[in-house]
Amino acid sequence: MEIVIQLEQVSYRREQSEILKNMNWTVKKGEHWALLGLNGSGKTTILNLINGYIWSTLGKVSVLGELYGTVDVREMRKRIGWVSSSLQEKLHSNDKTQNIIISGKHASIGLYEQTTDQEVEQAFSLMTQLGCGHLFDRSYQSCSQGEKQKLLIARALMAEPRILILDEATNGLDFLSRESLLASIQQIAEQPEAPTILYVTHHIEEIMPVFNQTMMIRRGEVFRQGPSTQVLTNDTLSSFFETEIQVQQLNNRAWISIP
Ligand SMILES: Nc1ncnc2c1ncn2[C@@H]1O[C@H](COP(=O)(O)OP(=O)(O)OP(=O)(O)O)[C@@H](O)[C@H]1O
Repeated sequence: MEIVIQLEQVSYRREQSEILKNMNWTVKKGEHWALLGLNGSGKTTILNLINGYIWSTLGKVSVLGELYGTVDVREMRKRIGWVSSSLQEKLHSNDKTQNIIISGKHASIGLYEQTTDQEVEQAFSLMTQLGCGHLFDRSYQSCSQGEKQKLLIARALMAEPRILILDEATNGLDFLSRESLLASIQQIAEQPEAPTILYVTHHIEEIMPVFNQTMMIRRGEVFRQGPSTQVLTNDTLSSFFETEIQVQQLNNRAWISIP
């Protein structure tokens, strides 16, 4: 079984505080993971370790079979797509939607190279796949928040990454836009050549059926990890949130409430 990400006894300390504590995590090919944790629990720190923006204080981090510390992390980053809300602000808003997507191939902000017909076709095909083909040739700034998120996912996919990180992808979306985006993510993940997806969220109902594994992080530690159906239960979620939680399964998703 091919291992995509491995964290072995990883700790990360800054000043006096231990931000991640003895974390063990293995992501295998064919799995898609949801990362669940309250604000400040350590999710972004884990993503920064995987992208090689920070180094663990203790333990080993391997990504796509490469042990960090022995590889060029800039090369690794080309194989990892990371979609976060901070990216949205950095892009040039006057650019055409397809150029925003094609710029993902060069990992650049703005497009400085001549695009080929093949790249334009690929961008259009990704837009269609994400249900936003009608946005072709529009300016990025004229698109809604939900549409922009789909374009950013298409942009990340343009580089054909092996790992796709979706970091709070539904922030600021209304109910319908959110459901539309989640359906697109589910479709992408179902494709045989899909990258391994890490889906970071605060919202349990966003854990689509394709996210077959869930890691719950609390105060810098793995609280529980494993198959989503085994982890997203009344008992586990109640002790995770330290309050009584009731889970209802609807369309293969877990919806929670406080009884
Ligand atoms: N460089 C640093 N120096 C000191 N503390 C840090 C540093 N980086 C992160 N932290 C702290 O580590 C904890 C985990 O932060 P992190 O950003 O990983 O959380 P998160 O789970 O992504 O939170 P959120 O959901 O709010 O984005 C926080 O308390 C944060 O303040």
